[in-house]
Amino acid sequence: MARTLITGGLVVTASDEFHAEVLLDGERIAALAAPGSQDWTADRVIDAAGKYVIPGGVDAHTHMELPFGGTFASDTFETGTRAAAWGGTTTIVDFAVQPKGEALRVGLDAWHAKADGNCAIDYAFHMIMSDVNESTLREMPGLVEQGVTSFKLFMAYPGVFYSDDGQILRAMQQAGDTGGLIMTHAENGIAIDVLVEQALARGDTDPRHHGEVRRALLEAEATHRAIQLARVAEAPLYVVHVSAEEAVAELTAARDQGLPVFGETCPQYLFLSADNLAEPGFEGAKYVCSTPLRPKEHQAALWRGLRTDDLQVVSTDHCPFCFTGQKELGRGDFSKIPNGLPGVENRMDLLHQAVLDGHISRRRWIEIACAAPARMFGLHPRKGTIAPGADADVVIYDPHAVQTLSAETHHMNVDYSAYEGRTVTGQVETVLSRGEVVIDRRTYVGRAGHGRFVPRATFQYPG
Ligand SMILES: NC(=O)NCCC(=O)O
Ligand SMILES: [Zn+2]
Ligand SMILES: [Zn+2]
Repeated sequence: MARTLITGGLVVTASDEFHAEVLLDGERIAALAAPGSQDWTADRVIDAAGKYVIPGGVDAHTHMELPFGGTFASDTFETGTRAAAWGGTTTIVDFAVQPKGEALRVGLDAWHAKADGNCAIDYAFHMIMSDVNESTLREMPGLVEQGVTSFKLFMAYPGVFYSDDGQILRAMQQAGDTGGLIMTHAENGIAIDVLVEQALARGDTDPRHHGEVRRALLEAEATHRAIQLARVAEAPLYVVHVSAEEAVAELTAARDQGLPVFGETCPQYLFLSADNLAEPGFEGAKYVCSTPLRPKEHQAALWRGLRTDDLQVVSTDHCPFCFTGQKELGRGDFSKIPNGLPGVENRMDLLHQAVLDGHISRRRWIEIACAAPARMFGLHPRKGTIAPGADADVVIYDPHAVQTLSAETHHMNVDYSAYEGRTVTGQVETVLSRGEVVIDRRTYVGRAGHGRFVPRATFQYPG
């Protein structure tokens, strides 16, 4: 087994920062030691002087090849995991989709088939339940045993992925009994569909109306409802892609009562806003996702939530659709624009910029992007930290490199960047996944098929 020694860098984890040499033995981190204190030999030495040595990112929310609105998210597992590696992410948790009317197993098998042999980095799955019934409820414990330990339920998208309150409650009860974690897309989809219809009837068809009809109050209401249902079921709850200040307030109030309620936000809600949805012509379609981008004023509450631990995780909700041919499906009717933004490659860099901008500390960067998602989703202690015994998923990060984000240079399979022209300081230099170099000083040297399915443990967040 090859041994790799990383010297000269500043190791940054969620809990500590210290200069150390890091010894990797095969697929695992073997040891850390004070610089110069050991006589370690290795097959390869990586000089990280002046750089950070950080855990590989854990992106707990991606949608490779998601079917949506008559098309498919444009990144495959091959292109999407390669782009993730470029951005310093070494594990993704993607959402397998239950086809409506079929078994969960059918969806999970399909997702395994898409990912198997194609991934550059490790991957795991959540399960989207589009049809909660006696039979799918019975399947849940079997999935948990196979390492698919979280289930997403949609309070939005009636007729597609939507579950009603009774279905959500039953899934929460079942999850609570088996150690599964329920994740909710919290928006009142029934009310939103009424507002969509009214907007279109008025002739309000542009992308910006997508943001206007998906009212912040309807995100807050659904968040509140999901929390109460979880209380009744005595189950923990994780709310995905939180964007509204009022929804953060619901989570904060619940957590202040000591409830096991958790929340995630995404870079697009921290760095973009409803102003992007209102860009001239049809440009706003590039920014259509749900929950929607909010007016800028909401961002302060999201940053505060990340600092106070009322929000625990930043994931990307990476769900790319090309502008040409895909987002264009909604010209003249915003409700037909496929929902989702690209971002799996940009998350670690944008959050590093947030460190420089004073929103979060360096350790908090690693906590929300690596450690917390690993703990929340049963990947800890293998993923999300730099410690003996952990997987050798390590990023050498140059905190001084300046880069301009652009579709010209990114590696995601999508024809635009949501952050086009934005300059950030900090860039991934070298990436190792289970001890294998995947990015070598900004050259891709990985391979499709290196990445393995990681069965996850049940929910184990310490609170
Ligand atoms: N978020 C989004 O707009 N698309 C992906 C599906 C989802 O997460 O709801
Ligand atoms: Zn969602
Ligand atoms: Zn999503």
